[in-house]
Amino acid sequence: MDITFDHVSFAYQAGTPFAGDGLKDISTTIKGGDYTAIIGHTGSGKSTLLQHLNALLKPTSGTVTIGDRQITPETNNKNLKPLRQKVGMVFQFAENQLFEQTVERDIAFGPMNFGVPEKDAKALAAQMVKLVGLPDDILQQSPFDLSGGQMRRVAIAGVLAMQPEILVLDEPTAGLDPAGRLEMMTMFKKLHDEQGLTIVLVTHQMDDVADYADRVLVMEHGALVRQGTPREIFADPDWLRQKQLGLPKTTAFAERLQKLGFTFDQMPLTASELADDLMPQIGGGDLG
Ligand SMILES: Nc1ncnc2c1ncn2[C@@H]1O[C@H](COP(=O)(O)OP(=O)(O)OP(=O)(O)O)[C@@H](O)[C@H]1O
Repeated sequence: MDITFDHVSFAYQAGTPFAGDGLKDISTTIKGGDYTAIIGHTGSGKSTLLQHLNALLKPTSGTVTIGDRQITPETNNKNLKPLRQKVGMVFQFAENQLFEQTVERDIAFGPMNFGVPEKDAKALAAQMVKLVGLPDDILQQSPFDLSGGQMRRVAIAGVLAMQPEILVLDEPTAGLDPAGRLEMMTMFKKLHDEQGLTIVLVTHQMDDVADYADRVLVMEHGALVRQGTPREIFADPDWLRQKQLGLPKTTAFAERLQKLGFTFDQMPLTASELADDLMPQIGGGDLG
């Protein structure tokens, strides 16, 4: 399922003296099956864009087409449930939304609310717990007795239990330690590769963009200022610096090596690409 933005603008508090631009004339397509990263400085409009992906916000002008459903300023709020089921949202600090007495009940809550019988919803909960890498015996525990990282996985399992086609992640690793971040990012990669989930990730971590994304959207002041592959986006470090955005660590390191006389046909994004580029220049062989 694709999501297409056609000249979408959005103003907070439209029609009042306090109106402020959230989005300005956005046109792009997020392709079904892709792993798309959205980057941009604080306040650039990333969260506002995400909320258009399942019609939590509707454009002030323009059209968002989600699968076969068109969302325009005139769209009324009825019948949006099927769409909300297809586009699962994991908000920042998703664990704050846990509320049930057991993990099982928390995960089963969404599907039951959509009419899935209790027995099936509990079976789904057991399946989703596995999918997010938690042990079965966690199902009967209180979510509030778990670690922060486990709680976040439970919240993600709750979103996955709705069996969405698209998983939208707003800084899903915020507040986790490096090991927890890597585990979580590996889990999303697996969901993308093995379950075929379309992923839309908002992040400030350029290493994650380089490691996982197929495509990158760069936001600034509510506008989409560039879109392309990670290689295209990270090929222009000066431009990124102007936008107050960083580089993946490997690319930043390669940029420093360039100043020492090393050459790169294209800037390496990952450690293994860097190693392949460097070996011939320092007299080493092919790493294979
Ligand atoms: N509820 C709101 N009411 C009014 N203005 C808002 C509201 N939410 C966001 N804004 C404004 O809209 C603009 C875009 O905000 P948004 O939260 O989408 O940015 P962001 O890129 O997600 O930022 P961050 O990286 O800090 O999460 C900002 O100028 C922000 O102040």
